[in-house]
Amino acid sequence: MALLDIQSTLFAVFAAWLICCILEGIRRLYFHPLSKFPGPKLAALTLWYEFYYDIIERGPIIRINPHELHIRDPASFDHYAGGKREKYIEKLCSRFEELAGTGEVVPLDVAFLALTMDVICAFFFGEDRGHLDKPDFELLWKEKLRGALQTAALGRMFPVLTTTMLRLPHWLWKVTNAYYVSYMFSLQAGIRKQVAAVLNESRGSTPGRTIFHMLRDSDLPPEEKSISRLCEEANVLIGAGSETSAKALTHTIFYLSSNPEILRRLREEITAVMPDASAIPCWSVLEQLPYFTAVVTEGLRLSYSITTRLPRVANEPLIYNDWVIPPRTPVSETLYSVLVDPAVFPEPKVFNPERWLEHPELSGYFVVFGRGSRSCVGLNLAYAELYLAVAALIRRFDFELFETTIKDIEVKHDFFVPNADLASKGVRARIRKL
Ligand code: HEM
Repeated sequence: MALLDIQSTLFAVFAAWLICCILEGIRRLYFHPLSKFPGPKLAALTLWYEFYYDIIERGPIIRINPHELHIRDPASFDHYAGGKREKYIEKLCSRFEELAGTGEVVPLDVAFLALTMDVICAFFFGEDRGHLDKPDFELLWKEKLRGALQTAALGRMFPVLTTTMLRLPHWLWKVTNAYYVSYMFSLQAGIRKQVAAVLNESRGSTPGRTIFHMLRDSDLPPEEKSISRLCEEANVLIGAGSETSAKALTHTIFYLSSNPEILRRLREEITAVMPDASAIPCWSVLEQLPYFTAVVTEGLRLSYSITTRLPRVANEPLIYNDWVIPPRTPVSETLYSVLVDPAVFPEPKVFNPERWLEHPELSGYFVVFGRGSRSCVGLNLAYAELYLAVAALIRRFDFELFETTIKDIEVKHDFFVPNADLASKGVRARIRKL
């Protein structure tokens, strides 16, 4: 009798749950504010659809999960989107000088990540991480960073995964991803100590030494200046500023080394303002060079920025063609799909700096750094690194690509940032001193 009671109670709970699911399904399909927008019915029904979305091409506007829209239309982008550098570039060049002519194959992508990582840490935290001093340019950091980004991409679908992982004891983390974790813990511990020391100093005592001094002395409310808040800020800067700039530099050098005529023309233009290869001109001089600017712009376009969808939420209704998007609806667009749209950039995968000189109106589609209130705050640093490093590198060296093809830079995976085929060995070259 008791068994029958349990069975019928379980059945009643299950039936109630099923009815709720069906009613919610009907609501999402027919009565939800987004029900009129196109998109697969499955996406309207369940968040699981979004999980598969990245391998499915549709557009220009679709409903990708019960609550969110995605637009694939470059023309609409604006609607919702609201002395240390030189030191490290010289350090990179002296490492390359040692390697030049030895026949050794150099992993350029790893070396460039070492450069941007050292620059970020020196620039913001006043700390030399010494990646450029490591014989292998700290290859493990690159590998483990990719692993972490891969996990983060999964964490976007399952936020509970991220929060749970962050609560795990340190020793358990170490078992799973030893190098990355111990590196991050030591970095974090150092930053935390530094932040605590800065916060304990009196306001204005040592102004502007690090980003933490600037934030401490700013008008931000106190809750924005807590130790944990400032440490999170440091994580964002490392994550946002190292991999992106390194990728842009890697792809630019790859394309220049694969296109001798473009390289010749660029070298000629740079040599006119940099007759002595050992003296890098100011960034303000380099950015005046029209062909160099076109090369940098095309290199940035073909390094694909960030591949993840970047949702925005507007408080007021948005108009998109004939559609009225309800307020507070997350609407996303992917920078990648704008940057390689053949209607905007004919032969989009071809490295063609000329396009920027012949069609200045293309700058309206240059969305590499995002747009609006959340666009990149580090774009000036990124530009400075690119101009100064490319000028120094191509005035001093030739890079003979080694077993490296377009497949080694083409996007195969979206790990928040673009990632090539996992089997790729990266961008490698033999270096020759000029
Ligand atoms: C070629 C290099 C870079 C590219 C392609 C790039 C791209 C981007 C993009 C597309 C966004 C917007 C993300 C969004 O819309 O949510 C962004 C945000 C951001 N970037 Fe960059 N970035 C680069 C370099 C840097 C550097 C060097 C720094 C270091 C200071 C940096 C720091 C940031 C930060 C802190 C944000 C977040 C801004 C916010 O949420 O308000 N980025 N970046």
